[in-house]
Amino acid sequence: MMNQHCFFVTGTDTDAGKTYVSALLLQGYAALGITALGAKPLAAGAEHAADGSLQNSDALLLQQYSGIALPYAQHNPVCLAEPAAPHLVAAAASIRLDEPQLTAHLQQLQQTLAQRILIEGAGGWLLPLSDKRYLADWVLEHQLPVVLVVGIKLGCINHAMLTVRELERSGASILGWVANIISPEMLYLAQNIADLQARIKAPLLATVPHAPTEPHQVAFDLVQALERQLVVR
Ligand SMILES: Nc1ncnc2c1ncn2[C@@H]1O[C@H](COP(=O)(O)OP(=O)(O)OP(=O)(O)O)[C@@H](O)[C@H]1O
Ligand SMILES: C[C@H](N)[C@H](N)CCCCCC(=O)O
Ligand SMILES: [Mg+2]
Repeated sequence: MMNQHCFFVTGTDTDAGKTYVSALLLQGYAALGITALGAKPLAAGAEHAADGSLQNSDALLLQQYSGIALPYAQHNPVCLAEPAAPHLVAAAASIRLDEPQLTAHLQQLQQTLAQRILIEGAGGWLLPLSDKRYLADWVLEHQLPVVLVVGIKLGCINHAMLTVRELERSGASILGWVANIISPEMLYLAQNIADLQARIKAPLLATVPHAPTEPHQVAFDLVQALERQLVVR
């Protein structure tokens, strides 16, 4: 399909704000009139829906803000009940996290009319799938460019630089990073963000305030910045 772009949203850690920022991006795309689809291929932490199937709250949010209505399983094909490291939850249930299943799911999304496909990771960049494989390996194999959400809190400089170094070392394409303020009381908040901006070569797409008073404006600015990066590719 013409002009379809697919990208992966990773974070400096679990709870960095990948889903929060992804929801803003999907809202921004809706405002721009661009059909965008959000998915979380692998989720851990889920509740039973009315029909007895497991549903993860991140995936439900991505489904809610997607510009195309798809069945839940298209937004989240692999859903594990316990909110823990997915490979460990899978091992406890004697199941294997199946990369071909993730790939088949991605290919299905690419067959839709979505102009933008946002794939949210789980945890941070080096999220294990097995003893040998990480979700990052799958992302690299599929050459998905990456948006890094940095959860701005004390300790985030180390987390961000470790992640950026590994993204660069592995040859990932970094569209940009988002400063997501999860700890608004942090001392030297603005200086932390400026410091990261000086250290990270990839562009700062946007700073997302904590509980922004103007979420639509934040979403709009964020998506415009991301679009500027996507069109130069
Ligand atoms: N900018 C923000 N303002 C207010 N709340 C936020 C912000 N960013 C994140 N949060 C809240 O912090 C919590 C963690 O964020 P989120 O669920 O987006 O993290 P995540 O990186 O997607 O985590 P996971 O690894 O579980 O997918 C959520 O309750 C979310 O609503
Ligand atoms: C349950 C949680 N919210 C995430 N979905 C999974 C986080 C896994 C972290 C694994 C790790 O890096 O230690
Ligand atoms: Mg999430």
